[in-house]
Amino acid sequence: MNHLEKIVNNIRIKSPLVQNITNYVVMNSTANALLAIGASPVMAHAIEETEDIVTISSSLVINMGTLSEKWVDSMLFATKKAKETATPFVFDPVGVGASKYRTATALKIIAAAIPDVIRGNASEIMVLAQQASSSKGVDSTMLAADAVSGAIELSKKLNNTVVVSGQVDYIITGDRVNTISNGSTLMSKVTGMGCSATAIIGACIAIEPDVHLACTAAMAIMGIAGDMAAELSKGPGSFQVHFLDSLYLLTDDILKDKIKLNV
Ligand SMILES: Nc1ncnc2c1ncn2[C@@H]1O[C@H](COP(=O)(O)OP(=O)(O)O)[C@@H](O)[C@H]1O
Ligand SMILES: Cc1ncsc1CCOP(=O)(O)O
Ligand SMILES: [Mg+2]
Repeated sequence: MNHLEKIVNNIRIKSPLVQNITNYVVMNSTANALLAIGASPVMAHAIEETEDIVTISSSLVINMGTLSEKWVDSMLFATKKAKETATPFVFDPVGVGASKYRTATALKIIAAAIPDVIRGNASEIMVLAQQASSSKGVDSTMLAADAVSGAIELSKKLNNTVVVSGQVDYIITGDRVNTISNGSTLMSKVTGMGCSATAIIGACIAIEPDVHLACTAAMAIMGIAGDMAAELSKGPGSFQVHFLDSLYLLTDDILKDKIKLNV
């Protein structure tokens, strides 16, 4: 069994606790995605419990989809505690560039504690890489390929892993670039697919110390579950149900057979 398949198995065996400070839109769907793949989600954003929850968690997901100042305080406190306890964390800069507040907050979060992983769509990563100054909202207007050179620079500057999602997903750690070409266009017609990708990265970095490999596994899991679900779906509604089932039914053998990976 190769390393990517082992990551899938280990999530099921270890069921890592993944703390999420995430947005109102996707709390339910990302918790369900984590459960379906075998991880154990907890959505906890009160600053009063942040230290306790970070301490018992195996990874932390910070998602700025529906921001307000109290939540930002919790995010900053959580990432500080994550650094102190060597808990890996992934940051989803949802909609960065859509408002001055979002951009300022994303930069504040990254400056306070460098995330082990940043996962965004092409528009979001281009704003963080200073290759664009604004974005339309939470959906990308660019192709992932357009964001690759900026993502490489960003990853080198931060010494971390940057994942650009889209029709093709790019997993970038400095000059190391893996691509995953699984997935379906239906994934862009359901809210929270990017947030689910970020949450599943959370599950993978919780059990795999090679962050580049962990992110590759996570994007393969997302893409293959998307392929499986699309085959059974009539549209976005049934896709959501089949997607959760596909995450649940995904095995190491399915991953090995279906993965479209370029290293
Ligand atoms: N056209 C597409 N074809 C295949 N997979 C896609 C497509 N669009 C999005 N995805 C997948 O959907 C997930 C969310 O990606 P994306 O839409 O870029 O994020 P966001 O929802 O944050 O904008 C990723 O797993 C990505 O691979
Ligand atoms: C629609 C929306 N608005 C604020 S957060 C959010 C969810 C975005 O989720 P995703 O980026 O995964 O589609
Ligand atoms: Mg998103």
